[in-house]
Amino acid sequence: MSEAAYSQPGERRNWELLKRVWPFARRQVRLFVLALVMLPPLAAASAIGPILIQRAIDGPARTGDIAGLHWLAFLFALAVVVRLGLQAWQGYLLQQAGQRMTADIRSALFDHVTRLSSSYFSRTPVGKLITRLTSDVEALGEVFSTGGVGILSDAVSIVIVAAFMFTLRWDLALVVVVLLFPITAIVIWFQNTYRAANSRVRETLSNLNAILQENLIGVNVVQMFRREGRNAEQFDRVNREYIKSVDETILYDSALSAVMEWISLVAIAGVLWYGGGQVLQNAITFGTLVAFIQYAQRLFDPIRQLGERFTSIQSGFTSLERITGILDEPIEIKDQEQPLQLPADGTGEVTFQNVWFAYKADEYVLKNVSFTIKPGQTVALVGPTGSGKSTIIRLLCRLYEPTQGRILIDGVDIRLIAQEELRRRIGVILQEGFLFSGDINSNIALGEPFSEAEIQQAARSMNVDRFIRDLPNGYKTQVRERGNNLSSGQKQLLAFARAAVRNPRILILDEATASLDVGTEAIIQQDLGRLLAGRTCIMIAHRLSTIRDVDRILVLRKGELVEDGSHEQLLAQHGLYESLYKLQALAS
Ligand SMILES: Nc1ncnc2c1ncn2[C@@H]1O[C@H](COP(=O)(O)OP(=O)(O)OP(=O)(O)O)[C@@H](O)[C@H]1O
Repeated sequence: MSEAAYSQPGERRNWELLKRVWPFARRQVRLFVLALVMLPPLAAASAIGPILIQRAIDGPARTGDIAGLHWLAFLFALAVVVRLGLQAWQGYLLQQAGQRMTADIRSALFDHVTRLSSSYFSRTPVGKLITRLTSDVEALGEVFSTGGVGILSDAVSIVIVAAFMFTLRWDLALVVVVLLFPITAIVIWFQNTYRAANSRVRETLSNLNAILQENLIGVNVVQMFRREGRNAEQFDRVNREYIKSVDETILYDSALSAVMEWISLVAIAGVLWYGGGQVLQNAITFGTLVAFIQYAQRLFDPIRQLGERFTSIQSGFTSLERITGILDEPIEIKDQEQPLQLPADGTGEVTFQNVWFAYKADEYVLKNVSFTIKPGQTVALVGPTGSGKSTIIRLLCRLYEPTQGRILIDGVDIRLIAQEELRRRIGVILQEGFLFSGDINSNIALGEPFSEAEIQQAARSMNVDRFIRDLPNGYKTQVRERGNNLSSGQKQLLAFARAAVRNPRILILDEATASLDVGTEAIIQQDLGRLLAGRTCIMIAHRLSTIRDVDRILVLRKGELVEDGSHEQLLAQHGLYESLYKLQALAS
């Protein structure tokens, strides 16, 4: 779904959105029911106060009955204690339910986001996703913890207070209740304007976070190219847009509060004017007038709160639209209901059958590519930049699916195999070894239950063991943010150990030794020979001198497979490979 689609206020009907959160709310139903059960006693405890005051003024206070006055004062205090106690308990339960729901939604989002396809990530800035996972979920949490039940609680209070007022004096009650109609109209108007403004706030916040994230990750480039000033200007511009949109919501929010306050004062003035006249005519007692003024306040308190709550509910709905936008994003690459198993004694044969692929509709980057790599063969993919080498690898790992054609491993279409099994069969070593926070052990195991002995054995087989032991805490050394405390070569060596411990049948090396120095590369090349033995291997290398000895070289040009053969065979063909090779030889 596009960004523009997220920002359309109210485009999805609210109830449709609420339906999406229902499964999360259902898990907290016990807490919500408990909070709801408290509503009637809470509202009653709040509504009883003015009646007690009226009784005190018109009864014991006039007649001088001290005992009666004490008794009423005691009841009043009891009502206050019950009200505050229930309010605190209810608030706690609701916060708890809200926090749990928020946590569930955050986990569901995280789970969904990590399953989305590479194409989704290539069109969505990470900063925007982070905003959705953090502040959007947080805004939604506010709704659960205060908004939803709060509105119900306010509504119950309004009904109970109104009922008390009507039983006391219907004509005075009418003066106050009539004002509820313009209030409703005003709230509805503000609701729509606020929602639109809030949608702009969330959108600009996403942009702000996207810029922030990009600048922090690319801080080295920012500093090396002295872009600090220019990037700060760009950030400042979006920051101002953000503040401007926030200002707008604050304006609506304050205007709504002010209008509510004003109407409640008008209501009290109305009661004073009409009720005062009634007192002078002895139609009602002084106590009743005091009780009414109190009721008018108590009626408008929840109404005012309703205005505040709707603000939070509106931002909740905006966030919910954005969150469901992600949850509705289809998981493009899914396993079959009953995935096929690859043969246990699978040899690692890889076949591309008439594969066509386009990242964008009709812009084919692979055109009718067909080849079979025999088990145990080492094949290099060669071709000018942008010719489609990495795309072949992404398709084989099923990060994308071919637009047409099939990819087979040991004769089975990879679409029919569970992704987990596919990834177990294929080991990938990329140019940039990505490290997670944790120690060296966990970065090699990546969550799989390998023993320390297995990990060390794999590291030894790749000659990485010595370098790891030289680290301050050996295998237990903590890796800082994305491996900042390791050089790119060291990170790459860990990636080799990662692949070795998994013992995959098919190994993919995408410019895997490019970041190593010549000495380390020479050592690794020897170990690589051992790692490759008995496995099918596909490698991409720009330095053609490093692939001279591979079994077979596939040459790509603009997405087409144009040459196929050994180094010698291809040189003899005097084609693209030969010219690339000669160019490189000349340069070196
Ligand atoms: N995520 C993407 N979205 C759209 N187009 C893409 C994407 N990734 C790659 N391309 C395009 O697909 C074509 C093939 O890219 P690919 O990365 O496979 O080339 P390559 O041969 O591996 O290049 P290099 O040697 O520079 O790594 C290029 O024209 C590239 O612009």
